[in-house]
Formats: sequence, C-alpha cells, structure tokens
Amino acid sequence: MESVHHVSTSSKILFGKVRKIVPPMLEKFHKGQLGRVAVIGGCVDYTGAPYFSAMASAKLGCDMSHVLCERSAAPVVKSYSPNLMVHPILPSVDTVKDPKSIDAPSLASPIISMLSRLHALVIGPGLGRDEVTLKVVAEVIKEARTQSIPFVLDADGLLIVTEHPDLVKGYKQCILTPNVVEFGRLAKALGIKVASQADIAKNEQDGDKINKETEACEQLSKALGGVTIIQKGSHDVISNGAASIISDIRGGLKRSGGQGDTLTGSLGTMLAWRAAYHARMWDSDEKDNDKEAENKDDVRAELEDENKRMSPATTLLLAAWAGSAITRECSRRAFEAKGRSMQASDLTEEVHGSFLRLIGEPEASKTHL
Ligand SMILES: NC(=O)C1=CN([C@@H]2O[C@H](COP(=O)(O)OP(=O)(O)OC[C@H]3O[C@@H](n4cnc5c(N)ncnc54)[C@H](O)[C@@H]3O)[C@@H](O)[C@H]2O)[C@@H](O)CC1
Ligand SMILES: Nc1ncnc2c1ncn2[C@@H]1O[C@H](COP(=O)(O)OP(=O)(O)OP(=O)(O)O)[C@@H](O)[C@H]1O
Ligand SMILES: [Mg+2]
Repeated sequence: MESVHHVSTSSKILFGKVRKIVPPMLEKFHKGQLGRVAVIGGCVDYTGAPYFSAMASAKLGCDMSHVLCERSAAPVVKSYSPNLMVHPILPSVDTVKDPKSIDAPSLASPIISMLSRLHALVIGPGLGRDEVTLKVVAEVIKEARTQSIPFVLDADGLLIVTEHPDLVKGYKQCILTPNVVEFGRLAKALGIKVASQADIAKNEQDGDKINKETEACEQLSKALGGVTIIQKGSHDVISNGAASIISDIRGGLKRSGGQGDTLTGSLGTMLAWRAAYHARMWDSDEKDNDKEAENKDDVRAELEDENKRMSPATTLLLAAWAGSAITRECSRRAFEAKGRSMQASDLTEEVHGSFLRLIGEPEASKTHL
C-alpha cells in the first residue's frame, strides 16, 4: 500500500538505538535525575491501574514515582506500596462544595504547582469519569503543554481528548495509547472513517491487515496534528502521521485487564529518559545532528546510523516502541510462568528482566556494576 509510511528497521537495530537514550548509571547523578514521573489517576472505582502504571515506571528505573489521585483512592494505593508517593489532590464531585459551578483552574492549582518538578506525566490510568475530575485534568493538560512537559494519555484521559481534541492537537511531546475501543471513539470524534478491527481481521490477509491498521493510525495522528499514537492490539501500531513503526515483539496469550498500565508506566520513564538524552545529561558517542526528522526516510536514517544523534521526532517514536516492546515481553514472561492465571501484577515483576533482556545496560553503566 503506497499510502502508509512504515519504517521497517529491525528490532535489533532499534534496541541498539533505545540503549542510546537510556541514561547510564553514574556516580555523579543525584536523586531525581533518572526520572521524576507522576501518574494522574485513581478514583473510588479503580486503584489498581495507577499502581501498576507507577510501579512499572519505578521498576523500569525512574527515581521518583508519584501518584496524584482522588481522595478516596489514596490510602488504598499507599497500602499497595510504600515506594510510591501518593497525593490525594484530584478533586471529584464528592470533594467539592458545588460540582455544578467549579473553578477548574483553581482546583487544578495544587497539581499544576508540582509540574515544574516533573519530567513526565501519565494521565488516565483508573482516572474514572467523574465530571469534576475530568474538568480539572483538562486544566492540567493545558498547563503541562504550556510548560512543554511530555505526557502519556490513556484510558479515561483519552476521553478528555475525545471531547476536546484541541487540548493535544499539534503537541509533539505526547503519546496516546488507545485500545481498539478507545481508538474507535477517537476516530469517530475526529470524523475519521476507519474499518473496524473485526472487519479488517475478517477481510484482509496479515500484511494487508497491518497496512490497513497503519493507515487508520496515520490518519488519526494527522487529524490530531502529528500527535504520536500507539494503537494497541495483536501488534501495536505506532505513528506520528508521517512515519509509523510496528511493535510485534511476542506477548502472552492471557488478556487480563491492566496490562495497558505496564505500558503507560514504562512510557512515562522512557519519556523522562528521552528528556535527559536531549538535555545531554551524559556524554554520548553520537555525532551532532541539528535536523528534525520530518518524514519516514529521515526517521529511518537516524535510527539506522549507530553514530548519529536522533532528533526529538525520532526519539518520541522510539520511546513509544520501546515501551510497547517491554510491555509485550513482560506479558510473554509472565504468561510463561503463570499461564491462564496470569494477572496484571505478574507483569510488574517482569519489568526489570524484560529491560535487561531486550535493551540491557548502556556501556557506561557496566563499568560501575
Ligand atoms: N485494576 C484496575 O484498576 C484496572 C483499571 N482499569 C481502568 O478501567 C477503566 C475502564 O477501562 P476499559 O479498558 O475497561 O475501558 P472501557 O470502559 O472503555 O471498555 C472497553 C471495553 O472494550 C473491550 N475491549 C478491549 N479490547 C477489545 C478488543 N480488542 N476487541 C473488542 N473489545 C475489546 C473491553 O473488554 C472493555 O469492556 C479505566 O479507567 C482503566 O484505567 C483497566 O485499566 C483495567 C485494570
Ligand atoms: N492480541 C494480542 N497479542 C499480544 N499482545 C496484545 C494483544 N492485545 C493486546 N496486547 C498487548 O497488551 C497491552 C495492553 O493492550 P490492551 O489492548 O489490552 O489495552 P487495554 O485494553 O487498554 O488494557 P487495560 O486493561 O490495561 O486497560 C499492549 O501492550 C498490547 O501490545
Ligand atoms: Mg486501558
């Protein structure tokens, strides 16, 4: 199919480039430099999702993991792990005086005041659909964008985009992670006609199926002004509208809920590391490259040259691909150990092993281990 823009670089080469954006572990670094990530989510109904996301982020290797959740969820999430910093600062209809006339920017201010100290946000795991919460989170998204803080949007966070696409339109520091149903909702909201996954599966051969799905993902990304999207499924399609990468690392066969949370947490840490790479936090052997990748040939050229520094457009796609690959490997390993009894928490325990197997420590770390 002519109209899709696949970058079909091998996984081995991609993992080599992922290693370039993983900060080495050096004695000179202080607490926080390997990543300060906050998950915004957790409400009366869902406490597992923000926990799985924040733990994946921590176990992949960020230094500080925060959860910003609704008041009723906080003691529960805290009880799962003392490693997480849990802040009960997300308002809901139950915690404001008059839910019909709220001052959303002022309710959002405790969260907004934390933003400058964070490297990345994951918005949506277990957020719920409380009308007050969603209005406040929309304010946080606006401010995060103003401050150029990268974020991942998932689950109920995607509902905010479905209702207000302008919040993210054209923002080049975010990743949307819709499942099949969420992708359909987003496409409908943006007036894009896409064949349903069921129709694609019924009518197309494997190669055509991937092309059709990629075409849909590229269209949605373009409609959102080039936002990076991971369309989750039997393989994950990752696109920024101009270039697309397929993640087809083998996963497990159990489809228990909550696996998407390992993905969002991993992405949070990858985004924090990507920011450190672009801030040149450590010495690199890559040659400077001032050009921003604009199309699939530029992206491929940056990915396939071991010694060339990558531009932010390429590292965003690569971070998305790495998060997807790690999650699928976690699922494969957890499924191998647990079979049909596998649960989301089993993926959490596989994050570090998956990182080591797929990516491995950067060279500079090795001398210190
Ligand atoms: N332990 C937890 O706290 C969990 C909380 N979760 C939260 O639950 C809330 C709702 O998430 P949902 O994902 O249920 O979203 P929705 O409430 O939008 O439901 C999506 C529905 O689509 C179905 N579906 C998914 N993939 C499909 C496919 N390929 N083909 C056909 N149907 C498919 C699912 O079974 C689900 O019923 C979110 O806030 C989410 O973060 C989930 O992440 C699961 C784990
Ligand atoms: N058929 C499949 N084969 C292999 N991996 C899959 C398959 N379907 C989904 N996955 C993987 O599982 C992870 C979660 O995707 P899924 O579609 O279950 O998201 P979700 O519905 O948002 O999950 P959650 O229950 O966490 O909200 C992704 O990393 C995806 O690659
Ligand atoms: Mg989900």
